[in-house]
Amino acid sequence: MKSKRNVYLKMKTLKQAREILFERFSMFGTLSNERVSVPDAVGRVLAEPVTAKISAPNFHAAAMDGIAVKAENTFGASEARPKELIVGRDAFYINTGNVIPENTNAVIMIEHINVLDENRIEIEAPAFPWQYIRKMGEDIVATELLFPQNHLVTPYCVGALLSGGVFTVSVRKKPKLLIIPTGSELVEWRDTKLENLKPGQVVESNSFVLGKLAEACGATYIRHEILTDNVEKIRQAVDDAAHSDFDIILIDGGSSAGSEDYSKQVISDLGETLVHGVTMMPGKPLIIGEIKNKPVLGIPGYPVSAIISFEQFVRPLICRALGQPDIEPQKTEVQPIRKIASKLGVEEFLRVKLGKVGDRVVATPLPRGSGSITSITEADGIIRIPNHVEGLKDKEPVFAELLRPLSSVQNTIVVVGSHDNTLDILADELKAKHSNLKVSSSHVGSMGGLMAIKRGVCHLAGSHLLDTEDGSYNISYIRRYLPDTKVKLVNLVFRDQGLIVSPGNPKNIRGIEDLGREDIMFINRQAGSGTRILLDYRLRQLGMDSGSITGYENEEFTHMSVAVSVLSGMADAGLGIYAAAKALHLDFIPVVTEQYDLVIPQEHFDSDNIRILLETINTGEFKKRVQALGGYSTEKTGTVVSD
Ligand SMILES: Nc1nc2c(c(=O)[nH]1)N[C@H]1C(S)=C(S)[C@@H](COP(=O)(O)OP(=O)(O)OC[C@H]3O[C@@H](n4cnc5c(N)ncnc54)[C@H](O)[C@@H]3O)O[C@H]1N2
Ligand code: MOO
Repeated sequence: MKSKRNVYLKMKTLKQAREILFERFSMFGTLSNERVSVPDAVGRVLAEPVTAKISAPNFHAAAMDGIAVKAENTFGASEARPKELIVGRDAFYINTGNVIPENTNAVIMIEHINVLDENRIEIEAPAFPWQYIRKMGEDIVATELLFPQNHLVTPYCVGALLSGGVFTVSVRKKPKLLIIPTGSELVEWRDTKLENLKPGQVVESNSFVLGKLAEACGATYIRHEILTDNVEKIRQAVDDAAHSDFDIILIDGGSSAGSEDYSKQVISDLGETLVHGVTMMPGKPLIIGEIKNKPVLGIPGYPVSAIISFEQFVRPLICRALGQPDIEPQKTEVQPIRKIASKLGVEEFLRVKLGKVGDRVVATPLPRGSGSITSITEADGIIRIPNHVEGLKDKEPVFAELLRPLSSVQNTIVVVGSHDNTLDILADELKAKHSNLKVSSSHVGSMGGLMAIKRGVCHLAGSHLLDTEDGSYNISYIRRYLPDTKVKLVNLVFRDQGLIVSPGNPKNIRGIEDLGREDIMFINRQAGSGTRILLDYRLRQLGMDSGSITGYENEEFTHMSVAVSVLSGMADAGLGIYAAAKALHLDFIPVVTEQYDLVIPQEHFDSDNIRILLETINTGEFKKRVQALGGYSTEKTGTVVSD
């Protein structure tokens, strides 16, 4: 039986929804405790205050290798009048950490004594009382408080606890989560043979992401097997979980308004739905419910929605249960590279790449779709655009929450411009030899790259802009669009551009001239991209009208997405690089060999990071890997084409 379509209850703001959740489940103190050994307590939270059972040191101990003496016996010793001491009577050989012999109260370092013979030594300076002795209780005094309750045990703490004679501690039990992935399209990665994966099937990943996030903040999780969109089965699983020892139940997927979205129905049937729908994006359809006094959350199925929902709702709940403060992300001021519109009335979590260009940190937005997991794996930070704001202005700094340390952001080479697969190889080669360096590239087409240089928001741009007058690349565009910016042009590669067609070229496409055929659906690149300029140039050369090409107005932003359009059958042909065709086992009809250069502003050219990048481009390893892609020539790679 299909469910009635869910209609969201009145949507709550993120703030309201969090308040509802935390008020209803003030779980603090309700978790039971368990006793664990001290080494096993690392990462756990103390349930009780811990006091030292013994002092440390537990006796007066020598702090240096040497001789133990009674300080008073050494007074008056000097270089001019050294003092002689009898071993075994006035002086006792001792090593660091040994118990101080009775009737001694100072240690003289071995290098400060003259050995006269087996029984006699000489000193040339007096010792003061308690010199080089670690007194009993100097570090820890028995009965003193080592750590209060709710203290998070770190590896350092293990040292203090064991030294203080504490070998086991009582810690808060880890909150136990059950994560139930739901969706008839989902398949288990363990049982999946990639060659058998059918269209419509999706490898289940969210439960592991959520589980690992839960573990990282001190909880433990059990993963339920995947449930198909069967309301009875989901209800049964949630009911069973509510009656067992789970502290928090997450139903993943099926949270929104589809005909097979059952999370809300199940929660309402078994308990109470407190919130359905939060004015945030990603994560809008989130459900907060209560069954048998337990929090049950309907987590939206899109991967980024699931992550943001976890971080905004589940993690704080776990932290509260453990008596820990919420994890507050570090923030830094950033400048968006362009205007970014956002929907009024929704708090958006915009994922951004960050890099320090000049004296500011620039933020490049990543794809905004909640289904794009790479929009969060690639992100260095998140800009939160509040409900009442319609978007970001390009010149106005805003704060970004950091997902990586600021030091990594500062060591990021920001590349904006045309897309080429060799940039990935460059990023990998750089990282292999310089682990602190990162390349962040955004693909906005060659013209977009030049504009980014003009606005000073990148370190370099990849460009392949053909001058249709004289056949040169990039130089005339730089003169025209960057008249006031001094740049260097360094060749990255020469590459084959051509028509990407289905395997076996079933439509027998021979070249650009065939694109006007009625039976051919074309997929174009966006205006301003070098590939688009190349196409328009060839069309003019051939006297063809772009209006005669079916699909001319359909645009993609990268070579790979053009290739994907052909692979999926949405298009019969698209202009792109050989490497993209090869990667997807498609056929390729060469059209032209073109020059792909790096445009580097002079102000960055001499920086250490760019120097390392240029050295990397010139290595044999880089060139070999580029050649292995096919369709590339590295003859001029790394040479300065124009100053
Ligand atoms: N008519 C409407 N449609 C949708 C709305 C809406 O308000 N009205 N909301 C959209 C938003 S926003 C989101 S977010 C999604 C979330 O919906 P569900 O929670 O019902 O998620 P599903 O439809 O089950 O899945 C969405 C998507 O994610 C994939 N998925 C699901 N679970 C997993 C998993 N465990 N591992 C990996 N991937 C998973 C699933 O295959 C789908 O592709 O709804 C919009 N629709
Ligand atoms: O909330 Mo959904 O997560 O916007 O895509």
